[in-house]
Amino acid sequence: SDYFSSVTGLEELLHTEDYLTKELRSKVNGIRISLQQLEGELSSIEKEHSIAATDSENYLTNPVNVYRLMKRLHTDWSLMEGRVQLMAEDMNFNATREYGLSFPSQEDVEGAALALVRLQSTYKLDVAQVAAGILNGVKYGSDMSWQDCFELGQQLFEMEDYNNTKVWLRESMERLRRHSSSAHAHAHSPPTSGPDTVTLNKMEATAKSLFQLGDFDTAYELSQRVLQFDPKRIRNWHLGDKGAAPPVENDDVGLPKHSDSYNLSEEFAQYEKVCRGEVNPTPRQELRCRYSQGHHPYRLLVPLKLEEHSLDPYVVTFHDMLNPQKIAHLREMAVPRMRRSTVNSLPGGQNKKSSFRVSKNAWLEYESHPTMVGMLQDLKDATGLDTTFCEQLQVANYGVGGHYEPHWDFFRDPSHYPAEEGNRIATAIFYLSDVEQGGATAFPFLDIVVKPQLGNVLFWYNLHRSLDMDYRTKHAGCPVLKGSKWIGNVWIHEVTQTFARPCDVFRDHEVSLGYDIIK
Ligand SMILES: O=C(O)CCC(=O)C(=O)O
Ligand SMILES: [Fe+2]
Repeated sequence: SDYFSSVTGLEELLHTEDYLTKELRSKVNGIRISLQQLEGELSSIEKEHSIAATDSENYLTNPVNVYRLMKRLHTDWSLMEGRVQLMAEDMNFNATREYGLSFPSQEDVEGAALALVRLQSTYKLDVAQVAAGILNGVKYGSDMSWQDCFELGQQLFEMEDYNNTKVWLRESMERLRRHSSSAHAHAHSPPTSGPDTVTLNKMEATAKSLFQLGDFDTAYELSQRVLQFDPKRIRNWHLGDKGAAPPVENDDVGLPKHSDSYNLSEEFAQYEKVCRGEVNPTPRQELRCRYSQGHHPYRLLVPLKLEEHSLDPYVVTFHDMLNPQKIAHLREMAVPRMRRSTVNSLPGGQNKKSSFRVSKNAWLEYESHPTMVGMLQDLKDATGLDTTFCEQLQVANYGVGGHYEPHWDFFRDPSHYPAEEGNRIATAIFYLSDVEQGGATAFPFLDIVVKPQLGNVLFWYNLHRSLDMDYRTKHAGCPVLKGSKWIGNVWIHEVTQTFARPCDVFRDHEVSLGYDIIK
């Protein structure tokens, strides 16, 4: 399970289908050969009969013909029967009975559907384009069939996401309409198989439900398609379904909402905007890209490449901090330990899986490999912070549609961190991959969007100098649109930073208090 949350694991599913395809292919090939033989014999018997039909008396006075007729009926036909039965047995194919193969669960299918819809809404993608395998103008995959779109629509319906249900069902019906009219246009092409009865029933049932929910347009569109392929059904509709099962009583009529209130908030809309890169273009005069010697004399020789995103709160990128070989090795170490990511639930509760955070992660001990020790050392040199109290390195991978909705990295409840270490004063994200499209780290309140770039480190302080929480640092991992995103999270705790980051004369936390509400 949990195949949808990251790329690791999806390969297994590809392998499953690869295996099944090969199995079925070899069966189909075997049967094609048997069929061709049968075909040959059958047509020679047919030929015999057409000769006999012209003059049966003449035919039957030929002793050879008589002998062959007898032999055929006595022996050949029962052999033929055996061969047909054998073919049916050969064809016996049960996909799910194959041992040791991985299959996605219902949760996986729902997760994948949710991912598509999330991408579509975050990046304002056109459904028709997505269905055509085009993401932001780049054609990546093959087209979805009308059936694919219909299935997805149904899936969304079951998930009670009615807004998206509508969009996908309509796309599906549009595709079905085009599909059937283009088949008509080509007179030589074989008649298209329209929806089968089961599918027509599903379409009819879905139309009825949508009608009850008040989505008349989509209901109408579906009904039109049903009638196109089975005009007789209109009779039942006119009869008012007297013979059919009584309508299901439903107390909560009206379109229920799938999204909770946060996803409808102004703040969330702002977050999605930042993910799309629609940030305020006013140049910030005080920000620089520059070489920095950090806090270690070695960096006089090999200066850090520093890019400032914001000075207050302090958010910066250090470029080229980790080389591709080390990154590859780090990822290799993490893969066998990857588990679905969780989020902190209410105090006392267990950590939960959530659609709020869709990724997989692994925790690695810094001491277990020199690369990780080096990462901490580099961070220390770059920021001057003491790295005595860090959590283990968290390596995370987001698959397509994977994301982490806006959150703070500090804990609001002191019971969530050890008192002797203090809260998470700073976060450093090592980008362990590039991402083709999407997947940026976004700070919706700061209008900052950082595109993952292999080897870079994004660093910021979560706490004010006064050690109060800085609510302006709310941030998120935007949904990955194309590619696979790998990061390594370092969380540095506050207690040993007294000299590295001393407090000011005045408490400096007031600037951020206004950000602790959801608008
Ligand atoms: O994926 C990202 O860019 C952000 C990740 C993050 O905020 C976290 O893991 O706490
Ligand atoms: Fe975070």
